[in-house]
Amino acid sequence: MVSHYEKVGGAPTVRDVVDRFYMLVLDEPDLKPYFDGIDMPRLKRHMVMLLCSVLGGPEVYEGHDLADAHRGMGVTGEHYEKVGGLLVGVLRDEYGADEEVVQHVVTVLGQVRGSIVEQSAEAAE
Ligand code: HEM
Repeated sequence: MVSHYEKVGGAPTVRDVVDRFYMLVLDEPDLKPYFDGIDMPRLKRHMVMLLCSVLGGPEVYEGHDLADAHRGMGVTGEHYEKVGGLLVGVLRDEYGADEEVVQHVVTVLGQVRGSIVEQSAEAAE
């Protein structure tokens, strides 16, 4: 069976997707401040490993636990949706990932949301 990872073109494609994704994220004035002073090459490296493993590639994610990595940032639900939308948009619209791959990524984004978002309508209750 061909994995999602193989379907999209493996690590070289994932690296390009992640580069493009952060380019778009940093182009958004409301998202950019979160990344001030952040070691972007390291962040990209970790995101590449994570996305590769999510897609079924052999890479092992060696970054921090997502909740630890985002703790204290006050990421809002709105910003989370926006960042997730940029990632999905790059995969689907710029790299032609098929709908099965896109849906898998959307599912995982739904699963990790609770670890990353700190300011949501739910959290304010
Ligand atoms: C959409 C789902 C997201 C995923 C899968 C994700 C994934 C990651 C990963 C893998 C890291 C690296 C952790 C490490 O280096 O140990 C990271 C760090 C980071 N993320 Fe996210 N992230 C997401 C959403 C967001 C959002 C919405 C924001 C802010 C708007 C954000 C801001 C950051 C920042 C600033 C860092 C750097 C933390 C540091 O190096 O201290 N992330 N994220």
